[in-house]
Amino acid sequence: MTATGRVASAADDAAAAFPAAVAADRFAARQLAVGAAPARQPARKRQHGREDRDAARKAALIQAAATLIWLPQAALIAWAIGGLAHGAPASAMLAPAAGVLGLGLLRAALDALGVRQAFRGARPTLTARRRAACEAIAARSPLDMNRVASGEAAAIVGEQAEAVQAWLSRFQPARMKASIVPLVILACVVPFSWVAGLILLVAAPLIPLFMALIGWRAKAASEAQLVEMGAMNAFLLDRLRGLATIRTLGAVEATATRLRANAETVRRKTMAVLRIAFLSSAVLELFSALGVALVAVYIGFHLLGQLPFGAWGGKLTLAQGLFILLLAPAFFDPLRELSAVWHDKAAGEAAMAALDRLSTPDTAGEALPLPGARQPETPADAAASPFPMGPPLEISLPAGPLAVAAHDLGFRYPGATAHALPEAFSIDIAAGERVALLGPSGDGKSTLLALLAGLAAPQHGVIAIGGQPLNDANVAGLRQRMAWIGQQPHIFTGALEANVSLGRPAPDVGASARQALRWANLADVAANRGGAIIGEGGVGLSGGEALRLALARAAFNHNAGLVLADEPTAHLDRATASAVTESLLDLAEGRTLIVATHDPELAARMDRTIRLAATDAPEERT
Ligand SMILES: Nc1ncnc2c1ncn2[C@@H]1O[C@H](COP(=O)(O)OP(=O)(O)OP(=O)(O)O)[C@@H](O)[C@H]1O
Repeated sequence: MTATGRVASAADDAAAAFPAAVAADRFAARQLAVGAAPARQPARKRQHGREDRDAARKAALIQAAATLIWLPQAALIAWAIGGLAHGAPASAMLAPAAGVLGLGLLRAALDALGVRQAFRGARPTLTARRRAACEAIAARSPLDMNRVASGEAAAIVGEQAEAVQAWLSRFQPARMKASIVPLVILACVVPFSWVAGLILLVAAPLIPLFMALIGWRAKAASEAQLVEMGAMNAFLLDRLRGLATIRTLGAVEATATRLRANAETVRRKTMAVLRIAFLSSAVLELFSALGVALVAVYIGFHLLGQLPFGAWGGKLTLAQGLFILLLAPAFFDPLRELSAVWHDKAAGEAAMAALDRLSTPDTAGEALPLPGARQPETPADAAASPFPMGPPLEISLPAGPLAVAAHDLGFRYPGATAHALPEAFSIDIAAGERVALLGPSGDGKSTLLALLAGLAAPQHGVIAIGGQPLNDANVAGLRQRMAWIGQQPHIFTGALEANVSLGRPAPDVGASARQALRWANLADVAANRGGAIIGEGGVGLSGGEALRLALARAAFNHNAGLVLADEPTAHLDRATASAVTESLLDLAEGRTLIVATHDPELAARMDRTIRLAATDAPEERT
């Protein structure tokens, strides 16, 4: 892909990330407009964090209380059966049965309440993490080659992040239950029998010990699985996009082999995670079964008089023995539950780490930030901030064509040794002027257009659009006054009209989109399709039609005072190129037009040409 193509598709990627990018832009604008907001943020952040933790603790306590209701239930059952054994009538069972039933209902209600609160408490945390990750992705320039692959980002933010919800909503309550319930049960058992208490006490710590040992491996295995899964998604999405190239160049078999190898690695890593999950369950079941069996054996033989010790010098009654027997499995239940969610913890922590990786700003200086985009500091900041949708910062620019001035520009892509633009490059374009940028391939024409569109910031020099400096504060507002026509416009899956409006506001979106389609001579194509959906990547449109669609997108924005076009006639036959040239000139009426081109016929129709060459000074002609 040529550099121009990369810029074009990168710009279109920015459009794909439209909601997140707009959100980030708007947030940045609001932050700047409301000067006091950043100062208020830390206090709000702390409060949110405290509220989240309090809500989670409350939910966990409610669930622990629900579990403890089993104690009076067990006491009632043991007391009733003990009474029966001592000859009490069956009618004496009614009161304890009603008690057990009533307590059971209360327990179910408390449990449901606790689970609901835990879920509700975890959701905002996950949402904040997701938002921080999306904002960090949207804060990278679409020209940034080091941006995370789209497939990987989609897999992490869309799918893997859900593991965080399961971890936060289930692990904390399980941990709380595991730390409260066994102790309370032990405190109830020991006054009756120190031997039963001792058996429980010895069996219990073995479980967390083994869980911790297994947990280390589980986290590493989950992380490895998520990384592999993200890489496979990224590979798959990339190759699906380039399916035509792969097919036509006969690379199907090689791609399928690589995909098979990737899938095999994912399978192995998934099996490793499952093996650890099964192993941890087996260890736990073994120890809890042993613990319950030992208590049962002791109580049984004690009641038979074979083991007459362990009840503080006396002998347990049937009711006391039954009570201890009923409590023994309940003693291990919270530990078993903790083990069941142990895997959630490993998967949740791995997903959280993946989200953090996406939202951590690039400290190695290899990132190319998108000017004006909000740079999220931490996910907690994202949680504390108001939802960043709102009106964009209004920019006071007169309607009509916009002048463009750039002075002493210098720009180097991250990691590149050479500058992408001629040294200390300057241009002055009057409002309403039509200018062609000429120069050999790789001289920086697309890069210059991208800098003027505010898709990246020059390392030195200044740009002014309509007399306003292009900076973080007003880049979002200025972009709304520009129209961009990429060389390889990205066509989204959807109707032609939706592809023209791209969700942008207009008084009557449908009518404006249809008008733009008519203007771009696409009305017949739209009529022939009958509102049908255009396939992914523009399948169903010819190259010329795709370009006319890009022109329609530009024409949709009536506010645009500056049109930036990147090689609009490249790869077109002469007749189509002439038609596109005429449309472009029509679009430029009452606007400023800057077009990067290798087409001499298009350049000849401009008022002036500017040559980008490292050695020559910009050359002009009228
Ligand atoms: N996103 C990018 N990341 C890193 N380097 C880039 C990127 N885009 C372009 N370049 C490099 O910057 C230089 C200028 O590229 P640019 O696309 O601006 O040239 P161009 O004059 O538009 O070329 P063409 O006429 O072929 O479209 C080239 O050396 C190119 O390899």
